[in-house]
Amino acid sequence: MSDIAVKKLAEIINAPVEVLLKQLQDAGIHVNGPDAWITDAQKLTLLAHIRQGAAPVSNSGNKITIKRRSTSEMTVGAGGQRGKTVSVEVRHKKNFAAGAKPVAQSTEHSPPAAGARISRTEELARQLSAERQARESGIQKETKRVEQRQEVTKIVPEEVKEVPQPPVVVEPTVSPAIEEVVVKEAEAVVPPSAPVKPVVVETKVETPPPAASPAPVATPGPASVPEVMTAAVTTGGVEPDDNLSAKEQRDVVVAAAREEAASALKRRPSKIRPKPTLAPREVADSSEPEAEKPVVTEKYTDAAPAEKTDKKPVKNKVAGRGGREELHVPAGNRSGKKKGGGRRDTFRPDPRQQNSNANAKHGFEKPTAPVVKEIEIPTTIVVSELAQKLAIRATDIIKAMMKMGMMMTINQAIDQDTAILVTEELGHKAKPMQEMDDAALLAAMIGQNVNGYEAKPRPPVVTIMGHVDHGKTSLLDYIRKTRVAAGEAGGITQHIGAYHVDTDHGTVTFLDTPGHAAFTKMRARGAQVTDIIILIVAADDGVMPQTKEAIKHAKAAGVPMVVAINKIDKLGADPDKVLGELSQNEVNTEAWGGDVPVVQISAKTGQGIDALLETLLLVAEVQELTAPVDAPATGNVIEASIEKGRGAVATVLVRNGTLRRGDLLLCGAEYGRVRAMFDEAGRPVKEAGPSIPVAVLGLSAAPEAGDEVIVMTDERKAREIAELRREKQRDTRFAAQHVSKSEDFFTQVKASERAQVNILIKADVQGSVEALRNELLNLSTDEVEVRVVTAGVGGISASDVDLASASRATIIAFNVRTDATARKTAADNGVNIRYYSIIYEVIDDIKSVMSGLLSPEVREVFVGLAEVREVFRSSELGQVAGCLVVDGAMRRSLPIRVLRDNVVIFNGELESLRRHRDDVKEVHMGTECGIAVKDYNDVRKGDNIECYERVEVARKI
Ligand SMILES: Nc1nc2c(ncn2[C@@H]2O[C@H](COP(=O)(O)OP(=O)(O)OP(=O)(O)O)[C@@H](O)[C@H]2O)c(=O)[nH]1
Repeated sequence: MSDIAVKKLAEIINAPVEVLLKQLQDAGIHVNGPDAWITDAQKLTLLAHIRQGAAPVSNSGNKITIKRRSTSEMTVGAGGQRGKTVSVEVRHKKNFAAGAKPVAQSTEHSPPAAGARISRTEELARQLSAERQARESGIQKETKRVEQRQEVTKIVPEEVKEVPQPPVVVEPTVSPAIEEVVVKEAEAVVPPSAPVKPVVVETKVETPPPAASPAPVATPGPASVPEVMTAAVTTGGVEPDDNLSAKEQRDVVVAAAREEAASALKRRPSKIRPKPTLAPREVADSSEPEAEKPVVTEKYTDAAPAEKTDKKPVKNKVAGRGGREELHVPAGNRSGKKKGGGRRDTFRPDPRQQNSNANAKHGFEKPTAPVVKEIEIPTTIVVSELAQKLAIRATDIIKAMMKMGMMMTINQAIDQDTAILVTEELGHKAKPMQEMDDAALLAAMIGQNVNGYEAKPRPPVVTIMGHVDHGKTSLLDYIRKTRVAAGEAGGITQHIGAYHVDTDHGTVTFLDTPGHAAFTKMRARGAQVTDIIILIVAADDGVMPQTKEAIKHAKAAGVPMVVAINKIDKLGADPDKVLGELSQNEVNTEAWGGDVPVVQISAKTGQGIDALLETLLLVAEVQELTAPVDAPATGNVIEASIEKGRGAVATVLVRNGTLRRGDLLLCGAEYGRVRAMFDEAGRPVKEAGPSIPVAVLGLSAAPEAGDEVIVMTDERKAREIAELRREKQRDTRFAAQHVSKSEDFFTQVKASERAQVNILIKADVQGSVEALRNELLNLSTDEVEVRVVTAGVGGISASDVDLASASRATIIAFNVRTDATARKTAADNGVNIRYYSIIYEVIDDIKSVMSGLLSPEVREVFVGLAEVREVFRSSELGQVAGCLVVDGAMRRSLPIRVLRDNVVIFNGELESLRRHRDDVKEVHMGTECGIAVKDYNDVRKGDNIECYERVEVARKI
């Protein structure tokens, strides 16, 4: 040390010179002024003086601040949760008036003096002790609350919890009497800018005021909330920023906590799931819009509601059990019904809320009137499907069908007609479904086939129609110059034949249709493909039933007619009469002023045939018949059969385009490539143009007469369509069988007594098969039923015989024969095979078979009548009537009736017939006799006794 000027010393210690001078003076060092020098010894004296109790020199000169800071650690935790170590830093400041007593103690203590320093120090110690107690109490409270919050914030994942926690700074509110003054030395010890400043979450702690608390003094300082003690709780990953305000820092912490909580929810959904029972309460209790509430570690506070309201945007508070506030997930994730676990990203309304809404008004209204449904019905439909369409129970449909005499089950298919009937019976409306099926597809394809090709004139297709034996075949025969009629079995055409005839006047194609009623169906088909109809009427016979039918067909088809009055060569020919009858049947002939041409011909002599052909071509000309020639062919099947060695043979009438060998044909449900073609004379041909009939070989099976024919290019498509059609046919057949079987059930009682004639039909062509089947089925009566087991084209095979044997059927072989094996099988099994060439004979034979099965008719034949004249009593016979035979004879063996006033009062038999005490067998008219009636004792005078006989009479069908 060395001497130094007072001024310089004041500069060094940063104190006013005047103060230093005064201190020196107090220390007993006398100096002359600021420029005076003081020695090192004087300096020591001054220091000793200061150490003895004098306050250090301060700028204010009247205040002393004691500041202390202590840091401690405590572990908090609740329940089974792992404890958490929290650093607690306590900062303590105490202000004293320098050189004077503290404000609070001013009344108790004397002004500061060197002698009073000890008592002042003791006072300070007491104050510090009280404040420590208050502080510790505050810390305890705070610890408790942290524990409570730990419970509430259980959903915060452990990872979050385990993040090192910054110290919790508990800054107790000091007594207002103590004023904080920061001295330079203290600031040097506790710099304001600590390297890591804890982020503070405000928590209000009510600090009890010290007992000796003096009058409050406004507390200055940076805390914006004066009475709030701050406790810092930091979350991992959040770096405090000194530049942020406390509120901003709080927001950062809140946001971080929310993110952590949300990610924790995703990671551990089962653990963070709120208790389901809380959900309704949450919804009910919360007045805040939950959808906007983010995840946040909630702040436990006793602050006023107004403060809560201010913090809404960052809080999601819902009262939990015991009024505790709980951590919440956003409304979208917080349905309160997370029984299935997992997270839910979308909002699901509380079902109870939905229910409550739904309960406001239920959706069902009782219909005021019966609902009439309008449905479309396909070709076949299963009962259950129909019920579904009508929205009724299947049992209702079954019941309705039972009432209609059909018994069905839920899984059975019914045909379209039946389904429509049932639907209408049930009060609904039904119409056949317009199916966009193969037909529509084909129609479109046919259109494509024809379009774009040049149409050229084509020959007319002529159908000859008329009554039986009116000369159709003879006419065709004459035109073709061949004797077809002579070769025909029984003189009746059995199937449709198509013939293409070149005449001097041009080419004409004839369809020869049979005249028998059994072929109506085929004739109708013929009318559909024909351009002109020749209505042939025998001049000697006139208009007959089939003539009328032909007229109907022609009119229905809209096909022009040409009337040919045949057999004009015959003696009884009366063409005028025929014209009159035609007029009556709405055929307005030219001869009678109409537009229908009439030609009188003789198929026998050829008279008028040329005129007929001329007329036909004239009519065709008027019609301007054209067709594309180069297009792929379309047409119709006229007839089809299966021939030995040739397979399926179909007579096809080409209507458009040209049919060639090798073409892929689709005929109804059959398809195949044209292997070979033949004309009507059996000559092979390579192609056939419009209106030309050809016999086609190569189909998979015999199609149905009338089937549409189309040439296809895609074999796969042809096969698909064919299969589709077959399926449809099967369904229809199956449905029809079910209905008929069900009908059988209801007539079973009758049917048990009803005889059956089982028949298996085999014929040469499909047309004959159909005709036979229809005719024979129509023979069925109430007592004898004709059942066609099966019907088909071709010869009789062993399998046919087996089937007939199994079903106890008679085989009708129409224009077909039996092979050797089948013959042997038939002989072995006793199967009856009958061969026919004429349909009438088949029908007659079956009728006689049916008649044989009929039980004979029992008729009552009158034998005699006796009049009762007297009534006697006999000990031996009881009552005996004395009678006179007035008519016929009375015979003892025959039954009798007792009549009174012509009313039968007893039916029985005779016990005895006597004549003069003798038993006789018979008593004739005009003879008296005694009659005892068996088991009857009430015969009176005036009654009549009639004797009759029961006779069995064989019946015929
Ligand atoms: N006199 C005479 N007889 C005829 C004439 N046309 C046909 N007949 C005879 O009448 C009979 C029946 O002739 P069809 O040609 O078989 O008669 P259809 O109409 O073909 O008979 P179905 O094939 O049974 O429908 C035959 O015996 C013919 O000889 C004719 O113009 N004059």
